[in-house]
Amino acid sequence: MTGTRKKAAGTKAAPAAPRATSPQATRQAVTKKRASEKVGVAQPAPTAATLAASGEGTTRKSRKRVPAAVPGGEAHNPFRTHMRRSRAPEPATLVIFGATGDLARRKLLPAVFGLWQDGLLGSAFNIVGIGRQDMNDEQFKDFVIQALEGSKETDTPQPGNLEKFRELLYYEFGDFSGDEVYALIDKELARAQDDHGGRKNALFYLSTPPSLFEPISNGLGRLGLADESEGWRRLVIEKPFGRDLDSARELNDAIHKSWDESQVYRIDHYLGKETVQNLMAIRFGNAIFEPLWNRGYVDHVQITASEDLGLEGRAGYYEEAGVVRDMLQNHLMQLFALTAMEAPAAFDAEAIRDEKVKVLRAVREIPRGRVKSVAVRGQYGPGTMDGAKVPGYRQEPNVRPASPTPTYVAVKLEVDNWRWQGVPFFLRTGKRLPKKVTEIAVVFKRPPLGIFPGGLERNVLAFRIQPDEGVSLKFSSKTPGQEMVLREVVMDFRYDAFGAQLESPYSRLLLDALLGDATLFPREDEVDHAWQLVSGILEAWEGGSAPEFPNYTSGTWGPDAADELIGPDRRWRRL
Ligand SMILES: NC(=O)C1=CN([C@@H]2O[C@H](COP(=O)(O)OP(=O)(O)OC[C@H]3O[C@@H](n4cnc5c(N)ncnc54)[C@H](OP(=O)(O)O)[C@@H]3O)[C@@H](O)[C@H]2O)C=CC1
Ligand SMILES: O=C1O[C@H](COP(=O)(O)O)[C@@H](O)[C@H](O)[C@H]1O
Repeated sequence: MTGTRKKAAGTKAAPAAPRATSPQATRQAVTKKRASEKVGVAQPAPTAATLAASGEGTTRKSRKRVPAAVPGGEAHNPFRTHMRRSRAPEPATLVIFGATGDLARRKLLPAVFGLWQDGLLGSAFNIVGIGRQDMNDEQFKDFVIQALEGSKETDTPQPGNLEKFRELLYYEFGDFSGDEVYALIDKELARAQDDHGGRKNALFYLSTPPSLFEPISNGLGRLGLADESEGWRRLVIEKPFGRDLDSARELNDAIHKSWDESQVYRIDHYLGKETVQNLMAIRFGNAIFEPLWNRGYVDHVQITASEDLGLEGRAGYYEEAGVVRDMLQNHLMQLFALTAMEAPAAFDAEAIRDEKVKVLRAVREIPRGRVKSVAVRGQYGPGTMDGAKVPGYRQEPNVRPASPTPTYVAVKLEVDNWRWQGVPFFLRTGKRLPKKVTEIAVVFKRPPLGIFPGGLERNVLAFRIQPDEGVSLKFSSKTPGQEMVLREVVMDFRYDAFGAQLESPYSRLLLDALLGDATLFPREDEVDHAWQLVSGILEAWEGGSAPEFPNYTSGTWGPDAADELIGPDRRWRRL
């Protein structure tokens, strides 16, 4: 609620500091950090100690170990100082709509706290939670502290830091379709203005049900809060962005009535994952991969995002969405685009997003009539996982008894351009598969001639997005002995060689949005093309006959039809 408030510690008046470097320059500096390799037994992995001594490979979480990491205080690690200077955003207010929700509690608030505690949020920063519940500031502060204490994503607080963070928090509530709540937000920005060097910079984060995205965008626009004359204004929008092509276009049109595209940040948290960014680092920071990255050498590509979890009580959302909207249209399409795109001319938002759009446009369309030959759907039935019985999808709470909602999809994408002609990309994702693993595997062609006994295997370059983050190359080697017997071996680089915990994707993306760097946020036309690609699948599956579900047992790798989709000469990787 509005009223008299203590001035927040750590938000002392400070002039709006100009950014030391552009986001692009910052990113270039970050990507210049060299990766270490752990290659078989020939080359020992650098230890955390050697990496730290060389100043390489330090991430925000690893820097938690540096003593005296107090916001506003002097940092003791030179690398940390560099990171902080080059990435400090201007003073700003983060306004979170839906601040009492699950995402805010489990991910966003811990991410903001971690950034703040690491001194990465600049000289002045505060947070205004917006909700519909009647709470005052004190109650909201209690709520946030409890959320931080209850989330596994929260960095260990330095002594006294929870209390200091508490002082940055404020709360307003109201009806998102009226005007009053936006007027209160405007007051909050005005209240922070002095502390924020006279500026009223604001990042509006929409962490609400998607049905509220348009009313909130309109409300902010109506009250002039998208206007940048007194400070920058940015709108972060959670997923799903629309529920099909038409609704996504309508939402874009509605948002653009108040916001310029440059102010809009559509979140896809997969793009914030360290290892997804590493895909770009490896592709475009090394010379050895590019010559092989094409139809001359690559047989096919497999992109897998498997989850062992089931519905986790999200029937209300998932029954409406299904796996195509939940995972394929966004996360998997993004992984595909980053794998298949051409090298951008620069590591900046427009160059990267232009290339992603180009390759999405080159994917052969999947009209309704083609769906049967290029896509497979599935729904999990009851089964056993880790020795425990688990229910089928239709037995999950609040799921319709004969629900046709798919929880598994596999799709074959064909790219009609010079680089990828004839190289299929197989994408699959599903719930209640044997384990949680996300991987991009580039499977190379077999050698043209076999001169050794036994079959010839395909080499595989695999980007392990999560868990056990890293990159591996599988190839054949002679086994010791008199005979020329070959066996597959693996060269393995693992991120844990850096000795650092990986930062949450939400930390990365929040900081980028505060810095005005949209490189890792899908642009309007990307989202549009991704919807175009899945539209035929949705039409075929939602308009056609009822599927024969369930068609895979929990704890298995999906329906048999998926093996037929990739076969007969290829097999899904058993991960
Ligand atoms: N949770 C997750 O892991 C993920 C979520 N997302 C996306 O993030 C967004 C938020 O999800 P999540 O936090 O799970 O959702 P929740 O339902 O847990 O929270 C939604 C928030 O919006 C508020 N809210 C709901 N309806 C209204 C209304 N009519 N008027 C005003 N406020 C309202 C809720 O208030 P109240 O507390 O009073 O109910 C709550 O603060 C969604 O777009 C979701 O798709 C994306 C990826 C992962
Ligand atoms: O967006 C979503 O992603 C999660 C999977 O994310 P991950 O980072 O854990 O791989 C998925 O479980 C959820 O259904 C979906 O909404």
